[in-house]
Amino acid sequence: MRLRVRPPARLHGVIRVPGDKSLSHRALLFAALAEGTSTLQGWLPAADCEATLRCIRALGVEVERPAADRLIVHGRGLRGLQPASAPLDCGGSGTTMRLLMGILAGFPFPSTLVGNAQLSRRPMERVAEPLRRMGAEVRTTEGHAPVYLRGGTLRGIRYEMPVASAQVKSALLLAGLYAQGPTTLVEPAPSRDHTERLLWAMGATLEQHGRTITVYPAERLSPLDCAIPGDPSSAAFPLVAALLIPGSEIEVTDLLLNPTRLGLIEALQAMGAPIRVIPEGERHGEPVGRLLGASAVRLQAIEIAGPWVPRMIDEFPIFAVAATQAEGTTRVRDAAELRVKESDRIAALAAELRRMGARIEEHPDGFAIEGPTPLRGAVVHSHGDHRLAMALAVAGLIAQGETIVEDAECIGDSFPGFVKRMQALGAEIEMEP
Ligand SMILES: O=C(O)C1=C[C@@H](OP(=O)(O)O)[C@@H](O)[C@H](O)C1
Ligand SMILES: C=C(OP(=O)(O)O)C(=O)O
Repeated sequence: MRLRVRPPARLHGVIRVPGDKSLSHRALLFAALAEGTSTLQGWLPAADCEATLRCIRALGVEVERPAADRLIVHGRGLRGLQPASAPLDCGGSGTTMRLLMGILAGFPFPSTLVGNAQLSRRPMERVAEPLRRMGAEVRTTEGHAPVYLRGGTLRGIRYEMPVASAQVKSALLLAGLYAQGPTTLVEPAPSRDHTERLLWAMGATLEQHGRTITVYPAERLSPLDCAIPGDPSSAAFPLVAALLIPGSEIEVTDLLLNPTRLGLIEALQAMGAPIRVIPEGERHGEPVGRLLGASAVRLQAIEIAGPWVPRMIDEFPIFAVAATQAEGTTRVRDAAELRVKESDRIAALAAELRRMGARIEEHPDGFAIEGPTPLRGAVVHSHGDHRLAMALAVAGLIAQGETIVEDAECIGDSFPGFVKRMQALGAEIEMEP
């Protein structure tokens, strides 16, 4: 599938984006380990989360699905998973593979985790190595999937994490539930904290002091009855489009507003964007609310580095599009992690945005973009990366002439209904086979 994109007059309207991807993975995985029945509404029916659902069923968990975004999960308790009869297929989802590694480290049976070609290029030793220290048998394939794992009796460890990664942190916190004694992690910078909040809401014992988090062994988790708010990483695309298209004004309702996820919004506000965040309370320990965005008269370049990076880690493709329209040189540093996502997001962004006339320089750990630069329509490629495909579609909305985004089906990995929602706001985006 490819997208044909033309500049629209303006974007206008109110939308809700699909459920948060990080929360959808976690709510399902943790509900499977709870004692009793959990109900998940607003669950994200995207390819990445479908991979988690497939794996959880393969591990013996019964899940009813009265609607695409509604799951009833019959939890089997913390020790109740059964060995899968075939390798667990995590598709292209890093979150699925890494969080499952942490959970399966608590089980004495052998498991094999596999993924597609893209996921099989991504690093897995970052989870395997600390799990071995906890006492699990873990073998990777030269650092990658397939991963062969046999868990069992684990010991709590103290571990200084070399990278700020919520997936590594989550895997080790989950393994820590099965350990003898507490497990303490020290993060180099705060990453998204959904695992901590949700496990806490389900009755687990965790303590946090600054960048140090301790989890205690657990006997049971309580089931969940939750409505998952919209994904701020998906809202980022219509939001940036509205900023860049003159005369636009949009509202995104029922959105997750966890501060560890709002780095992009803070960056855009610092650049001069008229964005308003309207908190509306908490659900399951997570702040939720609305977002208002309108077109910006002028954006100023900024520098993003250090602890700011993990708080907007998935938003750099769309941030780069905004940066092409900002005055001055926008610089991103300390973001080498972008090279090990669905694509090498630094190299891919530079290659594709250049085709549209952007002035972007690639660095080992980030990039620099000079702006403002008028973009021109071009044929661009997603590199099989959903966030790149959507960022390029937004770039097409502000480019002169027509833009074709090739290989755009990957958008379904995180944001089913992206095109429909953008069209509802007035965007000229067509899907072609
Ligand atoms: O824990 C999560 O749900 C995620 C953590 C991040 O990955 P890392 O932990 O590898 O930074 C992020 O990029 C990914 O989209 C989702
Ligand atoms: C990196 C991402 O996801 P994952 O690591 O779960 O594949 C993403 O959604 O941008």
